[in-house]
Amino acid sequence: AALVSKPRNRGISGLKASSSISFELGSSFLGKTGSLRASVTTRVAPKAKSVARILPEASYKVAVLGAAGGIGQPLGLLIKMSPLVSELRLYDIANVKGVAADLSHCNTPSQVMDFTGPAELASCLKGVDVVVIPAGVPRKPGMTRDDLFNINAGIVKSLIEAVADNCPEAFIHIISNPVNSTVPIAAEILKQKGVYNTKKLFGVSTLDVVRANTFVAQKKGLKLIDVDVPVVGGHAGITILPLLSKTRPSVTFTDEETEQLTKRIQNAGTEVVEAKAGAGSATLSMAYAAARFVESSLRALAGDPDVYECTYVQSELTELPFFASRVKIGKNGVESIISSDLEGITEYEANALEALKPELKASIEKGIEFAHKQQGAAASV
Ligand SMILES: NC(=O)C1=CN([C@@H]2O[C@H](COP(=O)(O)OP(=O)(O)OC[C@H]3O[C@@H](n4cnc5c(N)ncnc54)[C@H](O)[C@@H]3O)[C@@H](O)[C@H]2O)C=CC1
Ligand SMILES: O=C([O-])CC(=O)C(=O)O
Repeated sequence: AALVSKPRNRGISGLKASSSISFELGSSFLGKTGSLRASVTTRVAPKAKSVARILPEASYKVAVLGAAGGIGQPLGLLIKMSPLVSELRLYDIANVKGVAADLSHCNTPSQVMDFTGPAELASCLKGVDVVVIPAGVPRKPGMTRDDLFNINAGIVKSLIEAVADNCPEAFIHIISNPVNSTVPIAAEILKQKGVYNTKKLFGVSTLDVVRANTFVAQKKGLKLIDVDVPVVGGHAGITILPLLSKTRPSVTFTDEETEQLTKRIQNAGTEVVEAKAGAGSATLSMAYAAARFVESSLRALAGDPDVYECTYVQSELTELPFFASRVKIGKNGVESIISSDLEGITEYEANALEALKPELKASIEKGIEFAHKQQGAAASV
């Protein structure tokens, strides 16, 4: 367990003994990042000598594609704060130089590099450990995530082609919507390139868990840091299924509470889209959630044996080829998919699970069909 708690408890405050910054990455800063253990909340003042022996060096390279956007900028900042990162590579089609110059002045260990436009994409990706993709257009009020398909499918396709060519071994985190379709698109492109590793392609559904934890803690008066609600299925409307009966610590809900919380979690993205009234969708909470998922991935790469996150991955948990659930993440990506969350669920959850399948299946098929059509079109040129 040496590696489990130390990086979380050190966080940014451990970077420099004299630093007055007191917040931390890991358990108390980014929430309890997917640990199955009951409590990881002890705040340990960094003891320079003993910590230095145990901690992994800041040695991971992380690329953010879409880094000048609403999510990309705060996400870059949060990743810049990670003590595990040596290089932060920022890529966008425009405006990334300023973001990189700005972030590069933070006195944290990672070096910030900027890359603009397709001609610089390969250099951005060579040798990276984790690629995070928030590139694409966000929703406006009245739109569904699927309404973004026509633009974002092509963006994800072209970025994944570059990932396949330049860093096929990297963990790939897909944020661009509609995630239910963009992840299957990415899988098909990686297959076409002969480099698909099912264990390293992740749809980022962490925000659903972050929201579920927040809303449940508020409703039940629980300490936020302790609450962990698995959210399964997909990342759009009714395909987002919080398993409230599996909340830790164990807590009971009335039927009315279950209905109200489930709807709020499913509708939370739209809640933000409407509040922003045309200025985009969730960016700050999304950056927070994505940073948590990056941090979990880096801890897994560093050998932490206790990393669990909900994520949308290729899965055999149900008859659908992709499904979000809790997974154990290790050095090589997904180590196992946790099936116990779907065992002994309530009738409400079982019905909701059946109800989400047709929509999720259609979104997956739409993504696969898009990738096949593109391949067909390329072959006929
Ligand atoms: N998975 C999730 O839980 C969530 C997903 N999203 C999705 O994330 C995506 C991004 O959202 P925002 O950052 O708010 O949008 P934004 O419009 O603020 O930023 C998107 C960035 O992507 C860049 N971009 C566009 N085409 C690109 C390309 N080919 N290569 C590299 N960069 C490119 C743009 O220049 C822009 O800087 C949207 O699709 C949104 O729906 C948003 C919130 C939550
Ligand atoms: O709602 C949106 O369009 C963005 C998103 O995926 C979320 O906030 O969950």
